[in-house]
Amino acid sequence: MKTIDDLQVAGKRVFVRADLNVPLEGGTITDDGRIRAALPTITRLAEAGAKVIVASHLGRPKGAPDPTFSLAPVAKRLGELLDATVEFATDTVGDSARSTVAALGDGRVAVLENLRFNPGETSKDDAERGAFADRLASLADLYVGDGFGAVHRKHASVHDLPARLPHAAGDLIATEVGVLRRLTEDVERPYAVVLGGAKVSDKLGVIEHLLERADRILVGGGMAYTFLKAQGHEIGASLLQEDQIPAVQGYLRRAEERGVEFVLPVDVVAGAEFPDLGAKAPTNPTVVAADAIPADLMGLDIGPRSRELYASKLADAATVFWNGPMGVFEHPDYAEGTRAVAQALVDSPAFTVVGGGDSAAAVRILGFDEKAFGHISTGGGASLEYLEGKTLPGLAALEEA
Ligand SMILES: Nc1ncnc2c1ncn2[C@@H]1O[C@H](COP(=O)(O)OP(=O)(O)OP(=O)(O)O)[C@@H](O)[C@H]1O
Ligand SMILES: O=C(O)[C@H](O)COP(=O)(O)O
Repeated sequence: MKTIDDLQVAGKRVFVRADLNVPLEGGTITDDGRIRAALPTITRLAEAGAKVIVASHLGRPKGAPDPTFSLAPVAKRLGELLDATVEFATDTVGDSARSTVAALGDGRVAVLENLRFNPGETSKDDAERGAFADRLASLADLYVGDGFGAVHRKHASVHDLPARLPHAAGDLIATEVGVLRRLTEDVERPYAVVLGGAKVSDKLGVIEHLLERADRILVGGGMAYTFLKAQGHEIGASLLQEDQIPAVQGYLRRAEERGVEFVLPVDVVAGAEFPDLGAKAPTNPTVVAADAIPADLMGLDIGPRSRELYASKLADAATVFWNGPMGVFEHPDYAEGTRAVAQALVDSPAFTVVGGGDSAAAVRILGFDEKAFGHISTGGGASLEYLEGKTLPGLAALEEA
């Protein structure tokens, strides 16, 4: 894979595909980790005299402009972090983008509006994605792929655009791939993996692969309830991926055959409804046994006995990979499980990797020092798919000449 050092960027329009998909609450960025992670590449390009065009997705808008998902607050924050003026184009390939880029001086930075406001970005149709990539390509001379969190997406700006421009990997992608490689080759054992979060369907598949690699798999977050249900337990109104139950039963069987320890919650913190993450008004959380969640309650965090159990299973690990919060950490009533796992990683002498936009944000929002972890990855789904050994469209595209 080429790096920025292989490109002549001075005076050139360089399209940087970053992953600036940060958590927002009412238009306020609650964690700017992914913006800070993009700074080394942007700064290096600007200092080398490039006209830097930064593009990203934010959230999952439905292929049309939606002010809730505007990148405007991200552009503003990027300007503060760079301590420089950052231009903002109010569209991605339209008049605003074209005129913003045309007016951009050497060493200056512009941010385009959310790539996913255009249906071509995420289209499954090659021609539609290609047509959008053509329009993006007309804005730039060179392409730098640096959005590690999105490299598992076969999207126009990630997969099709690099084929249309001379390209290289940015510093973030180079760092992320270097660290994750350590988890795929000669892992120090015991190797424990902690999985949680809400993107259950994205993540269940990785377990198949992890059963061949890890010594212990600890499951929490929204994903845990599909496992509890697969074991025949009542899970009330908790998150459930019903169609995955047979697969999950298979994972549990295989784990037993292979001697991989599967750790599931023994108790959960449950609530009557999904909490209001805006007002964060107190709810009425109840601790219940994981095998008897009342029909009218949903599990929203792992309980106190599970926290102790998980910490004990992490204490003697030599390598830990953690993806996905243990509960709805954004609300104080359901944050303790995530805090306990983060603390267990901090206390452990193991090589610890935290992967995922939300997991990394959780660690910072809960007040942990990033330096207490071996590596905090900006990619959740991306790091999992990397560990699965899958071909990631965004990395494959950068590898091609
Ligand atoms: N029991 C639960 N029920 C519902 N949602 C949950 C539960 N536990 C955790 N979550 C939610 O999961 C979300 C994070 O999941 P996600 O899978 O997106 O994590 P990630 O891998 O760190 O991020 P990404 O894939 O975006 O990089 C949080 O917003 C949290 O509130
Ligand atoms: O948050 C993430 O995992 C990345 O930004 C990718 O977002 P997506 O899951 O909406 O494609």
